[in-house]
Amino acid sequence: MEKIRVVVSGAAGRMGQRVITLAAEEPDLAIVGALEAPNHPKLGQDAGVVAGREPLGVPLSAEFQGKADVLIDFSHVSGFDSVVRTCRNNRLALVFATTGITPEQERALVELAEFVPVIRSPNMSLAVNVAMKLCQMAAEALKDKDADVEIIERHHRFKEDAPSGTALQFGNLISQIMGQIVHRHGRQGRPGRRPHEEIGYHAVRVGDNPGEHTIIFGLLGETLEITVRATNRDAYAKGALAAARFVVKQPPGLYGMRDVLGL
Ligand SMILES: NC(=O)C1=CN([C@@H]2O[C@H](COP(=O)(O)OP(=O)(O)OC[C@H]3O[C@@H](n4cnc5c(N)ncnc54)[C@H](OP(=O)(O)O)[C@@H]3O)[C@@H](O)[C@H]2O)C=CC1
Ligand SMILES: O=C(O)C1=N[C@H](C(=O)O)C[C@H](O)C1
Repeated sequence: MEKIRVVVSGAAGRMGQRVITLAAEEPDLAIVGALEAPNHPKLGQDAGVVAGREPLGVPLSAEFQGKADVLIDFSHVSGFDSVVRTCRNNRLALVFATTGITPEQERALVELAEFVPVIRSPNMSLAVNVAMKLCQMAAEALKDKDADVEIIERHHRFKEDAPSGTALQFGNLISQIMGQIVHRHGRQGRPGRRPHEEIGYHAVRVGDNPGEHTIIFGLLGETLEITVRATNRDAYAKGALAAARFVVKQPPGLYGMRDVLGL
């Protein structure tokens, strides 16, 4: 069996370490590259050891050299150009999981997808993607019923972007159906009576929370809430490995986790 050759970007980070650890246990996957920021203090160290397991023989490096099939990126917006360049120059499929990118970077991913297959999703977890489908069902059923939509997300204190990419995707999917035109981030002072045509986002940052989203559909007299909660990061890492297996078989184009999960 030919193994799928995987490069992990953000390899020393919280997600990168879990992706490396879980991929190393899979017989059909081989880690062949581990990328980190050019100034990272652990450059040169073995990626397996950095992830807390036995050595893999793959040192952390700032640039990828060699042959590979797919790059899985859980890094940082500052590494975006380097990720795109690496995939384009080496013809690597891309699983792009980093959040907080700019609209210009979004467009760059669309352009990259003309050359290589790309999966872009702010959340690789099965439960989150099922929750997105449930929210779309709720939005369809409630679109003419005067429902207020608010999204609360909770994450660990180290998270840099807010609201989460996942919260924004929940909001976009819902507003495409219900038609809200304002995306309001928090409230303070005297914003006045809540207008119907907005979605509210509230980002909570606490301790080591690996990620939690609650989507509220508020009616007069009753409330529907859909909550999805990670208890650790492995659902994201497993989703990224499933995405890698899927994307290497696709022609160039932009795909989402729905394509991977058949939702
Ligand atoms: N789609 C999904 O399912 C999920 C997405 N995420 C997203 O993934 C990203 C990473 O999350 P997390 O692992 O918690 O973050 P971490 O900060 O723990 O890890 C990010 C890693 O990327 C490194 N890095 C920074 N700049 C570069 C660069 N230029 N090139 C390569 N690596 C770089 C960081 O190094 P340094 O420490 O030196 O900065 C760090 O080691 C975030 O955007 C997060 O929102 C997270 C979980 C799930
Ligand atoms: O930074 C995180 O941790 C996470 N980020 C993603 C996001 O911004 O949606 C996905 C997940 O919630 C964990």
